[in-house]
Amino acid sequence: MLDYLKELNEVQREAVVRTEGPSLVIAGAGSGKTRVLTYRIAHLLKQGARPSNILALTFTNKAAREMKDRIGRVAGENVARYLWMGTFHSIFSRILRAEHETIGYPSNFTIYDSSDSKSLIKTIIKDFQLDDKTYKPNVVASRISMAKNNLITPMAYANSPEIRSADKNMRMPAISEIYKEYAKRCRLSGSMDFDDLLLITNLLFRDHEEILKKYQERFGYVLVDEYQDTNYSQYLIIKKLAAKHNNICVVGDDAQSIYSFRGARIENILNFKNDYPDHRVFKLEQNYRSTQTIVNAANSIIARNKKQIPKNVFSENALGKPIKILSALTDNEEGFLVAQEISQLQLRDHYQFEDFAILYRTNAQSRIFEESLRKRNIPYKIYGGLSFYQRKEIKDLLSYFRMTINPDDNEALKRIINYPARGIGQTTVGKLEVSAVSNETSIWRVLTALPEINHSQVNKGTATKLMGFVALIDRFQKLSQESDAFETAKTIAEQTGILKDLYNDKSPEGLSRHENIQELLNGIQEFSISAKEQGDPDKLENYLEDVALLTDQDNEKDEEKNKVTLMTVHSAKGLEFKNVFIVGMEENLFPSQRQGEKATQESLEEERRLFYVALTRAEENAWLSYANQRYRWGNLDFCTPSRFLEELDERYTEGQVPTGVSGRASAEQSNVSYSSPAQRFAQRQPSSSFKTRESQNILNKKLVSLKESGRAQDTFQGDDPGKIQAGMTVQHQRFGEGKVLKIEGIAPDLKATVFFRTTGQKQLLLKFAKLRIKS
Ligand SMILES: Nc1ncnc2c1ncn2[C@@H]1O[C@H](COP(=O)(O)OP(=O)(O)OP(=O)(O)O)[C@@H](O)[C@H]1O
Ligand SMILES: [Mg+2]
Repeated sequence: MLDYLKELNEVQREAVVRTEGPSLVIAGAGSGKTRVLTYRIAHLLKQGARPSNILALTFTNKAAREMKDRIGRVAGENVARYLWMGTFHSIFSRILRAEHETIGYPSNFTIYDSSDSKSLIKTIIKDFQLDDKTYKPNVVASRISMAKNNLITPMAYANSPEIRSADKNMRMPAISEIYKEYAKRCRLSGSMDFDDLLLITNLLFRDHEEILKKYQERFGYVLVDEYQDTNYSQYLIIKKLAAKHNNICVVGDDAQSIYSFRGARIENILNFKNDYPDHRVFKLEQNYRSTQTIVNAANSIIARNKKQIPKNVFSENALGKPIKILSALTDNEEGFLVAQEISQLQLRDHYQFEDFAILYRTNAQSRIFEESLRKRNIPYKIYGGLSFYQRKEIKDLLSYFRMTINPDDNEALKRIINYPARGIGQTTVGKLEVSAVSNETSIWRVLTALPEINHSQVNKGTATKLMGFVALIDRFQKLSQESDAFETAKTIAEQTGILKDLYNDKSPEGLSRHENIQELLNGIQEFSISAKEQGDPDKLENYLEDVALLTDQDNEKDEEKNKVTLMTVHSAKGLEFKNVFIVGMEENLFPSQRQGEKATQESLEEERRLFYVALTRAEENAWLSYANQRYRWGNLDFCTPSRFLEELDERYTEGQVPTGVSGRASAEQSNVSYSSPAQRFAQRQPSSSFKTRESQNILNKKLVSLKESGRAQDTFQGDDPGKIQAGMTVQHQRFGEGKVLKIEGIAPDLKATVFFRTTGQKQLLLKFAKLRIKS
């Protein structure tokens, strides 16, 4: 048997070697689905398939990179690099660039991120003189996104009575018009949003058979990871591409479908059987990731969902330790407890920091953990949230890059036309935009036409400033043709004055912004070097493409090793860590409930799947924590522990499992069946009733304030100095746990030499250090 096939169990091996025909691998978490995909590709290559004939779609860029590395080790790096492997968005953006003439876009189209989309929607709402309190840009954006993911074009949208009446019921009858205008302005800006990358690919394949045929021919093998989270648009692309050779292999787990809010449909898995009658199903049952305790606990949770494909999952790993429940009085204490557990475990069992992950339901929860980890000098990294590339200074510089690549990009232009300040006011920009809209062109084209037309709208002084800006961008464009990404980026940072502007700002924020820009430039330098080494294109546009297509799970600083990972449960999909903390286990947080929205059976089951995903990330140990009080939206909330804590079979837990979690029956009432995309789309509207559990809260409040007065003192009083002796283990508020090596001096000025795991040896004055004796 070939060596690499020995690293698989029997069913996995069968799924790997059966390369021809449609295959569905459907299996629980940690059972080796991703491993099967990876080995299957390696096997194909070993059997002589050409890498450029293999299309493999992953959920994140990071996953694609890791798979490529693994395949490279089996089949050779030089082969692996020619695979079509990446996220849906990155693969289809590549195809759209190649076919740009057919779709009527420039090949250098830029990609709008969600904040660009929202800003454009805001502009349109304003231009239409609609009220942005009624037309909330977020809601409008999500309606448009859902429409695109269900392949509903602006015209189809306008023609659907079902959708129009749903909009009317939401008091936003003009969404249809906004959508149309939005699509038009994106096109005039030579820009696509994320959903366009899929929608326009679909339209391309629908309307141009010869192009579809070309790609059908090319992709002899199509493979998809995390198939349960594909949306309709992705589903259809895959189906079309695989139609010729029929060699399609999808792997997924219906119990881990967690992206329905982005239009993902479990039905895609269920329909596979109808779409490919001659398919084979492979069921993997052994979980290789987690202890038996974790696997069994996760099974006990997911069994409560009504809608699921039955499957077995078992582990033959060690039994493992029970899942520890941490109860905290406040969210701050929750942070403290988690950090404490990490530093204790890390010291006791010699874990690395990278062996720990803290998973939360919402990004806003990260702050508390950042603080508590910082206090103990525990290094950490955060995924998603307000990521590096969303910071103002970074987006500003990136906007210059975008303008350099595609000057029609209106959102980029509006951001930087007067940054750094060059005396071009809002009014001028407003006039230019009006002129662009009425002439159905981009702002850039209005600008470049200025000298030729006798423009009465801007005075001579302003016109000179505008021409200065045009000349600047022109210069960058020329530079970007001749130089590599780093050279171009560095010159842009210098010549725009951004570097100087931030350098002159000596405030701590200014300093940190300056450092961020330096960091971005370092990253671009690395990009340029590694592109050259590998013989890949190294221009600014190539760098920009990589950045624009990052997902929440692709940490910008992947080189960061040995740090605790902080991320949302959504981002953790597919990953694994030795130790996992799932925090904020409270009603309305996890399961989450959007304010003003009624919980349905469907939404609750999705939350439960999300909890299943979270728990199954853990290999050895898992903790579940909750707080009794938490600040949310600026208010102090009294929280009820999550129903999921009670649902866990207590054979697998340790610690105080709260009982009597109330007020949940209402959520489990209706049995919702699968509906058509259009019906579901039409139904997506917030409902109005939302009741707080006021009486429960008042009771909680009393209990908590009673408990709090006792417990708060417990935390750090530092009344132990007199008793501390050499050899003792002590706890320090910032440095965590340490061993006392020596005590010197005379009371009250006793000095201790302590060795801390986190920071090494320190000398501390006991009267100030507030050390607590641990043992
Ligand atoms: N046959 C095997 N022998 C040893 N280890 C295995 C085997 N199959 C899978 N593993 C290991 O088990 C872990 C889980 O595998 P993998 O990530 O492929 O599972 P998955 O089904 O894709 O999980 P998820 O549902 O979370 O995406 C990995 O560390 C993998 O290397
Ligand atoms: Mg996987």
